Amino acid sequence: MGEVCIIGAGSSGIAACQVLAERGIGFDCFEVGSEVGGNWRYGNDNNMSSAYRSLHINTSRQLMQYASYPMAEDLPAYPSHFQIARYFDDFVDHFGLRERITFRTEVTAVRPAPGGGYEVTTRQRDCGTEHTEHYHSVLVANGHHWNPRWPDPAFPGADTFTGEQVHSHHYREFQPYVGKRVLVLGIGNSACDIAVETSRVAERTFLAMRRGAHILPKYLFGVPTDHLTTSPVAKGPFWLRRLTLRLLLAVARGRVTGFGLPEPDHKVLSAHPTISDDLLTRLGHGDIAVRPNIARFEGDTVHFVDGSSERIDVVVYCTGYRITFPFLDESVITSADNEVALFHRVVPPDHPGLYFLGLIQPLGAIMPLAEAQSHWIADLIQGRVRLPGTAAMHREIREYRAALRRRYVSSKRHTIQVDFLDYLAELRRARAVDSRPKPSVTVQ
Ligand SMILES: Cc1cc2nc3c(=O)[nH]c(=O)nc-3n(C[C@H](O)[C@H](O)[C@H](O)COP(=O)(O)OP(=O)(O)OC[C@H]3O[C@@H](n4cnc5c(N)ncnc54)[C@H](O)[C@@H]3O)c2cc1C
Repeated sequence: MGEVCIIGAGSSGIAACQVLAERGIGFDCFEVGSEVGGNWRYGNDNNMSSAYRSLHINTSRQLMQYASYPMAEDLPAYPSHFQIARYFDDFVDHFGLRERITFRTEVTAVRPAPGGGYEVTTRQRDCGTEHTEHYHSVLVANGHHWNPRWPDPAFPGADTFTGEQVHSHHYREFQPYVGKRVLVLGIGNSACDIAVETSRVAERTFLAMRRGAHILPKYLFGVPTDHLTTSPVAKGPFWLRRLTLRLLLAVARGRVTGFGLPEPDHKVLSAHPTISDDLLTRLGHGDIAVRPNIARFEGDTVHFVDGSSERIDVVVYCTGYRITFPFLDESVITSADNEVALFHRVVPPDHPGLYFLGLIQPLGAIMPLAEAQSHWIADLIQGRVRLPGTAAMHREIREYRAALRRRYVSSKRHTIQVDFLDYLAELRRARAVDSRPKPSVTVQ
């Protein structure tokens, strides 16, 4: 029986490879594409990357880098996807991991084995050879930004709209949008980037959203803004944290809310602002026109919920992604409503030996969190710490979900949200707590 199977060599999977290798834990890592880097490999031949040509990280490199392998000092604060993919190449080469990854090999099925562990079936892309192997543990790192989420149900009239409808997953370059009337739907990071880019070449760009949003500039006082939003100051005493965030948001106020839209989609100030200088500038200059949500389509026209309408050539749906595990049966794990029941966002309570990596949406970057998750998983595999009972794990999941509901409006976007520093601290605590049952002492 193999020790551990890692599914995917994106930034989460390679973080796990590095940690397990360092701990001397045997593993096989399968990657359906030909290279590492997953979403950050533009034009990845896994056909799963959502990267567009102009994509840069929106979390600063200082926040995104692995603790075990800092990014080069001469990289810009917000590197491009080309630079990030090169960083991942350097990472696997530095730690000698490349030859330990089996490329062009898809994991097609993971089934709990009768005597414990999991049967993992793989298929080699070139020759179609299938192989099944038994593993003690499986680490799922297949990413959650590749299966497009379309509005469900579709807007009335969408099926007869004469313009084009695309999802941001398929947006690559601005050329097809030159001279067009473009409607971008959504206010996440992709929506901001795509609206900014098309507004430079399109006849008009409209940005429609259900409710307002806080947009922060990338730099404040010469410092990458995410340092301020996740710095210990911003996580200090409540009054200091509130003051810091109020100051930050004051910089953007007025330009990001209003427009007749409902308030931003979170209930407290600290949650999920989007970072984009260009959007603020281009909104200010009137290059991008804000609209509320779509009400319906009619011919070549989009009607909005405030009664206004525009003739539109192409709608870009920046409506997010579905969490999907094609190789796992629904009876093992379900991601209905984009919710996955995971203790500390990693462990499904009822399936020992199965772990999920990077299945989080942080205010901050995923990579160092996936690295910290890998350390906790390695502790669990090596028996350095143990999990509490399943009832306690389910309770933690219920509490996490209740906290999300208190903080955000109900939305499929906020089902796996974490705060960068809080979550790092949570994982540190999980690693420190030994939940092993204490040996009972018998008094003679
Ligand atoms: C437009 C955009 C911008 C983003 N910007 C940021 C940012 O600035 N900062 C940030 O932290 N995050 C950002 N993200 C989130 C991004 O998803 C993560 O940074 C990162 O890609 C997560 O890495 P991952 O390894 O978990 O998933 P992925 O990068 O998606 O990697 C998953 C890997 O698993 C492989 N795989 C999948 N299924 C199988 C299978 N069955 N068998 C074998 N291999 C498989 C895939 O080929 C892929 O290589 C952004 C996402 C998008 C879409």
